[in-house]
Amino acid sequence: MKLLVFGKTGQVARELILQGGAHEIMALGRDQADLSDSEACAAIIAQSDADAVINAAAYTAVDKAEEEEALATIINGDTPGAMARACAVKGIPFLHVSTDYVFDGEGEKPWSPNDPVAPQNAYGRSKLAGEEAVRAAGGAHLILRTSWVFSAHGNNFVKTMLRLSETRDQLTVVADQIGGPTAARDIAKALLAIAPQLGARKGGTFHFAGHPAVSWADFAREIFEKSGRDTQVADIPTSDYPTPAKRPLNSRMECSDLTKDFDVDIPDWREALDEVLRDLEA
Ligand SMILES: NC(=O)C1=CN([C@@H]2O[C@H](COP(=O)(O)OP(=O)(O)OC[C@H]3O[C@@H](n4cnc5c(N)ncnc54)[C@H](OP(=O)(O)O)[C@@H]3O)[C@@H](O)[C@H]2O)C=CC1
Ligand SMILES: Cc1cn([C@H]2C[C@H](O)[C@@H](COP(=O)(O)OP(=O)(O)O[C@H]3O[C@@H](C)C(=O)[C@@H](O)[C@H]3O)O2)c(=O)[nH]c1=O
Repeated sequence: MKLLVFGKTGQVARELILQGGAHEIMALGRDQADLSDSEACAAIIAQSDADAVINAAAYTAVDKAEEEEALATIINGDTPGAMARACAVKGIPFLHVSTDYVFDGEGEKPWSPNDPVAPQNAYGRSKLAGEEAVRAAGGAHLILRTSWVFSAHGNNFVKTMLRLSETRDQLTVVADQIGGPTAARDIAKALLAIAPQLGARKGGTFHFAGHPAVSWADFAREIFEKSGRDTQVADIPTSDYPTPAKRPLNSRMECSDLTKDFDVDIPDWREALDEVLRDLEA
């Protein structure tokens, strides 16, 4: 397939480019497609000869979004809506990535795709606006909610932990936020496998997160153990790590629908972490 990808430098976008395989990937960076200009992004789709569009660009600075909610809402909400409408007009599928941060984080049960959403921060609200706009466009689409993305590129928790461990013997990390770390490479592979299957009767909102669910503190411990560092991790409650944006405590996601509908397996993040650490060492 000819796939038009919004995003070029992000974690998922880079992996889409690397994992493209038999697909032809046309990836657009901010210089070619600025998501703060919704109409310009829609026009690019209208003029393209792509078989499907993947939006892998987003405003992802969770704390900064608290001060820039209007801009985050254009990038994560309005523009994905305009892109999805342009795809619907052309009759091609639109694949969009969303987040666990659309949920309020209550309870301990894994969230199913149809569970009620109630984002607790500006980033989550902006991503929810995107989901609603994509659905309202009425075309064939996939909204893939994922969580805790990591890769050898860009900014993510794995790289932050490795960086902090260079100067610190001990770190305090929240132990009461639980979720599924997910490798950008696995998300890219899933999107590429799903794209050819989407159509009028197949698509919608799905969850895709690495298993097993863990706390950020346990994730940090695994990062240090696998990378052979003896940095100690002390568990702390969220209340001891104040941040501008409130994060959900329960980010567990039920992903079985994706396997059922698209035959995509749910990855074990520990295997993906081995791979990312190898990439970082290379
Ligand atoms: N990171 C995570 O932990 C999670 C991410 N997601 C979702 O997954 C998707 C991919 O995220 P991820 O790969 O981590 O993203 P990154 O944070 O790695 O990268 C964000 C990308 O979006 C681009 N971007 C931001 N603003 C604009 C703009 N105005 N115009 C054009 N491009 C822009 C950035 O470009 P530039 O380099 O020029 O700034 C960059 O390429 C997003 O939809 C995100 O919401 C979901 C759950 C977890
Ligand atoms: C650096 C650090 C963070 N933390 C905590 C803060 C926070 O609760 C948690 C994760 O921190 P981060 O800021 O890396 O994570 P954050 O940017 O909130 O990650 C989120 O990004 C967006 C884009 C998503 O969609 C989510 O799925 C999720 O991946 O770890 C510590 O407890 N100790 C530390 O030393």
